[in-house]
Amino acid sequence: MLQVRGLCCGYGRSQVLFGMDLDIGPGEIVGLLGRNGMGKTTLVRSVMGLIRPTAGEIVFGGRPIGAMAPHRVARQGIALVPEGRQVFGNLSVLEHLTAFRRAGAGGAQPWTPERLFELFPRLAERRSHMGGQLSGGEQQMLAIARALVTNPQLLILDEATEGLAPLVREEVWKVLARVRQAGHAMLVIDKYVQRLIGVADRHVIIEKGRPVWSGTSQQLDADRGLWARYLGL
Ligand SMILES: Nc1ncnc2c1ncn2[C@@H]1O[C@H](COP(=O)(O)OP(=O)(O)OP(=O)(O)O)[C@@H](O)[C@H]1O
Repeated sequence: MLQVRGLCCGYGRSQVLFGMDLDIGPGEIVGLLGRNGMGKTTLVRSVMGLIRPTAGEIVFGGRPIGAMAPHRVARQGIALVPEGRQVFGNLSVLEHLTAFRRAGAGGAQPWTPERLFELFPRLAERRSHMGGQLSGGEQQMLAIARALVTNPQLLILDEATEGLAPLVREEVWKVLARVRQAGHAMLVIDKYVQRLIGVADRHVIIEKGRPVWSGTSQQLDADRGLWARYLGL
């Protein structure tokens, strides 16, 4: 469904990705791993149309999206839960969900604000609260709900558990397991390798803007040498 081939991009004269490849099939969950600064967020930004690639291609559902504006990429069926959540301080929880609601491609049971309130009971309780009044964990749940209400085919999560208390982090992993059952493809960037192994089918490790390893959760779990070599764990 998503094919990234030979992708090069960066910021001004500083190149970050040097021929990145990535494939995600329908309903597949892929973990993207690598040390800080290796280019994970940059890859996500280029897929979302927020940075222009200088070479290579990005194809989603058979369509080249590498030159599309971010709103058009979103309309193709890709939703991002960005690093740092980026919820709107002056919109209520319900307003976030109604403003971003989109029908999606059909097929699967659509995510509606009401269905999302079942998935996130805490958000249901706070539906009239402004984004700025929520705790970090609640904002993270809202960022995930806001992405799901667009009914994407591919959901990308960039460090969704970062900076959260352990119990809240566990809630996020539980939500991802539920979302997985709903059949969305996902690209998940996260530092908690063991938990990522529990959710993802396959993993790609990136180093200095290139893929250096890819394999199944079982393979990653069994090879702690990889963790040490590429993840510093
Ligand atoms: N807006 C920017 N302008 C210039 N350089 C940037 C910008 N954003 C990121 N970089 C640089 O690009 C490189 C890759 O950053 P990126 O955020 O993609 O890494 P990452 O793998 O997601 O790591 P992290 O876990 O730290 O977010 C880093 O050297 C970073 O300093």
